[in-house]
Amino acid sequence: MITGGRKLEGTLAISGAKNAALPLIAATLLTGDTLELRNVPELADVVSMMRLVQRLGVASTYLPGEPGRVAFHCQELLSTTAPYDLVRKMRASVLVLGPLLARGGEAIVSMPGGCAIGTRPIDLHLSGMERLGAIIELSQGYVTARAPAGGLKGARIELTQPSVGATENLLMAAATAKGTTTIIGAAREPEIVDLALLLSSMGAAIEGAGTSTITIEGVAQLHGAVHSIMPDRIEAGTYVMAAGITGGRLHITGGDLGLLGGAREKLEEAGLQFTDTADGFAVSVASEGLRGTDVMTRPYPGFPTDLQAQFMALMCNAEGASMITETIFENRFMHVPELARMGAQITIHGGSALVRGQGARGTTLRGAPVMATDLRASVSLVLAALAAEGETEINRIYHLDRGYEHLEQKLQAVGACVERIP
Ligand SMILES: CC(=O)N[C@H]1[C@@H](OP(=O)(O)OP(=O)(O)OC[C@H]2O[C@@H](n3ccc(=O)[nH]c3=O)[C@H](O)[C@@H]2O)O[C@H](CO)[C@@H](O)[C@@H]1O
Ligand SMILES: C=C(OP(=O)(O)O)C(=O)O
Repeated sequence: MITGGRKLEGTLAISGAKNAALPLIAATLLTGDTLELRNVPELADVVSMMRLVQRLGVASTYLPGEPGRVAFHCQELLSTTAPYDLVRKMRASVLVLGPLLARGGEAIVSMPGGCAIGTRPIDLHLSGMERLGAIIELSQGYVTARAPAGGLKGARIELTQPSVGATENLLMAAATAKGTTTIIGAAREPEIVDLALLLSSMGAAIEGAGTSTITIEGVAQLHGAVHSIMPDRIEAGTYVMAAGITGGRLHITGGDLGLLGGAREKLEEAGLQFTDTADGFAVSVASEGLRGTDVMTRPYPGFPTDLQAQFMALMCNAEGASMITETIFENRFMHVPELARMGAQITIHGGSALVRGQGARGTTLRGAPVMATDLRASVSLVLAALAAEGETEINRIYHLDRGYEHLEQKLQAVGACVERIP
């Protein structure tokens, strides 16, 4: 339940990144030594991933001293099967495929299926594993992948799309494959770099992470390491827009402005201004106010699809029109009808949404009961509600718990009137 109309002011700390934590937890299957991860965020998806790797043989213990410090130990694999009941909860479960194949020679993983934002096939993960020598069979909703006698072999793999998940799965599979693997057309997201950093500190030989060509020299085995998970750039971008839509000013700590990539430029074009600080950055709205700005989602360093819904909410309060084009997922406009319930004027034209911003005349967003449909759609409703006149009741907020650590506490601390109704 959110009562809108308050400017957000104060300091807000960014948590560890969900999209880095998930592959990093999958990577704990790769070694028999202890692996310590720090800055692990408390999120529903992290719990789901920890449950899955636990089923496969990973013991995990929260360590004292600081929150989010977890020791993982996988003495031996107890199973090579990722069952439907655990995989269906979270698509990123498919990231255990590469590690299981590398360490156990076999992976039987439930097909993750589509989700609210699109069909989300895994063909690139599978064809990449085949290039490394795996034999793949699909049967009864499961992928069975078997490494050849003698293990996976390095290969040249061309990805026809820069898939984040496929790049991560292949990095983990290739780390201990025999010989050299080259991934051409790799995804360049910062979370790929974080995974490569962890694997390198475990003994892997990886070059080019963060560029579209990654080379991996297979090593015989990986060992333990200590690694701190990178800050969540999508969470940071979301709170930047919370400051923007309420006309407030936030000091974002632990978040790195550089990680926003091309999104920073678009946010500036839309009227936000940033200043670097010793431990992060500050954001506020420039004196001219928010301006309608066109955006097209692209792989990193382009504007991230995971910030598209939030940007759309922001543009509802800008002066002038914005054309927002989604190119990564085919069905990522579920927030549009819900924002419309709050008075937003948005029309969809194929993969683009035309937002008629109302900024110059003050917000026309009004509180209403709305429904969360997926993680980022949900948070776009939170942003709209923070700026709207009156009360907004957002239902099905379990989606938010997948990716926003302590959302209501963080917002309350900077002046929002938000309450979780049990
Ligand atoms: C846990 C995690 O990190 N999730 C992120 C990851 O998802 P995820 O790794 O699933 O996204 P991908 O980069 O793989 O998907 C990008 C595009 O490639 C297509 N595709 C992907 C794989 C494949 O085998 N075949 C294929 O056609 C997808 O349908 C989509 O259209 O990157 C997305 C794109 O930045 C983000 O929105 C997600 O938040
Ligand atoms: C789409 C997202 O996540 P996932 O890939 O885990 O579904 C997201 O974080 O916005």
